[in-house]
Amino acid sequence: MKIVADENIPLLNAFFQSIGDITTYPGREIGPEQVADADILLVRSVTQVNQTLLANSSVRFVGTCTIGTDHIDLAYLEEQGINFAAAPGCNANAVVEYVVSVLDVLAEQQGFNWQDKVMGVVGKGNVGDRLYQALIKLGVTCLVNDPILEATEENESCEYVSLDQLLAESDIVTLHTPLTEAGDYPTYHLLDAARLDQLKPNAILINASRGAVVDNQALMSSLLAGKPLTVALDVWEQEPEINRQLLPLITIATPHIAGYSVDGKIAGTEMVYRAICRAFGLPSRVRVEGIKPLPKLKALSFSSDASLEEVLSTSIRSVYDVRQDDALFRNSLRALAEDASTAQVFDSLRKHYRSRREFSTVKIKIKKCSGKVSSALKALNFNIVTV
Ligand SMILES: NC(=O)c1ccc[n+]([C@@H]2O[C@H](COP(=O)([O-])OP(=O)(O)OC[C@H]3O[C@@H](n4cnc5c(N)ncnc54)[C@H](O)[C@@H]3O)[C@@H](O)[C@H]2O)c1
Ligand SMILES: O=C(O)[C@H](O)[C@H](O)COP(=O)(O)O
Repeated sequence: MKIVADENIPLLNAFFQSIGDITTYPGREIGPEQVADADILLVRSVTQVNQTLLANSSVRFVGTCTIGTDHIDLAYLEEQGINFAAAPGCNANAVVEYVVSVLDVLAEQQGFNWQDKVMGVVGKGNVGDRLYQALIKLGVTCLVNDPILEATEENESCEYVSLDQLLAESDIVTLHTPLTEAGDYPTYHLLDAARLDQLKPNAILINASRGAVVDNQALMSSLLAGKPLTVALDVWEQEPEINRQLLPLITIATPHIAGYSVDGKIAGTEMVYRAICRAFGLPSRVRVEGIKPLPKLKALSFSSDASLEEVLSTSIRSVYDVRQDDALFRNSLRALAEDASTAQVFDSLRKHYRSRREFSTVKIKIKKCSGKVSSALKALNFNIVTV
């Protein structure tokens, strides 16, 4: 079989070489010519998969090693009988950790305790639900908006509120919806000028979903008009070409790397590999363990005199500190001429992203610490050892 794949999919050979011959391309350069005689197409989020790409191809299976599927014309694939698999939830932990790091950093910068704030979670799917569960365990007051789940869940897993109520009452609003333009609850420009106006003064807005869930032009106008808002954007409209004028108004700016843990990326490859094996009736023998030694993190240890805040903040930062990504992004863009395209920098930072691990991969030794400390660490998925 012939496999055409985005070169940024990790462990391509280890997983797929027994299935077929692999040819790789930069994701944005995969076009009709590249896929013409392919059986399997493996992409990440930057390749638009639709009729234009596939009409004259022999592709029978499309796999995206990502959570998001807004780059795929799912209706077209179904109509053509082309098999499809995504990787739901593969990097959800990493996004939760990005949000937690944003909270930790802003709390220090602005002098508040994020656990005392009211959090508004919009979209309670793989990412939103994991975030919600962690926050609830930490005792944080959460408002959740997800009209689709609210209408379909037999036993509601939380008390849902309208988006209007959530925006009016939350100190921190974090977006975790897919990008959709149709249906009863489309999310394209879900936060438009009017909705941005509904945010509380001094609210914090975090977007790690898809750029166009927030109207970036309206956000810029609102910030320029002096609306007191703190904004963390991981995703931008028109990526990789971002609005350079918006950047200085954003407190934490990153190039769509919230989900970029090495664990999450590999999980994405593995999920698609298993789906292909199922679809083609092949044995799925490859296991992540044993393929690649992942970078190990040193164990941390805390004793009874460490406060809850100190333990949490040190633990979070030792694994992931979003300021590193923010600084790299801003510095790389600063080196560009004012009117130069941001595409190359944006894509290059993502392509050469470091091997970031997840909270669960660090061992935290705690000695005579309070039950509160250990439950808070557990809520965030840290691996605790009591000594
Ligand atoms: N920044 C990153 O690196 C990164 C990484 C992973 C995922 N993502 C993005 O994060 C988003 C969430 O991912 P997920 O895995 O949780 O998706 P998911 O499909 O599991 O969950 C999305 C949830 O949003 C809800 N929803 C849909 N429309 C809504 C609306 N109008 N209002 C409120 N809720 C609505 C759905 O009912 C669902 O429960 C997606 O856009 C995904 O592409 C970004
Ligand atoms: O949808 C996802 O899984 C995430 O947004 C993911 O981080 C996208 O990464 P990319 O495919 O652009 O490398």
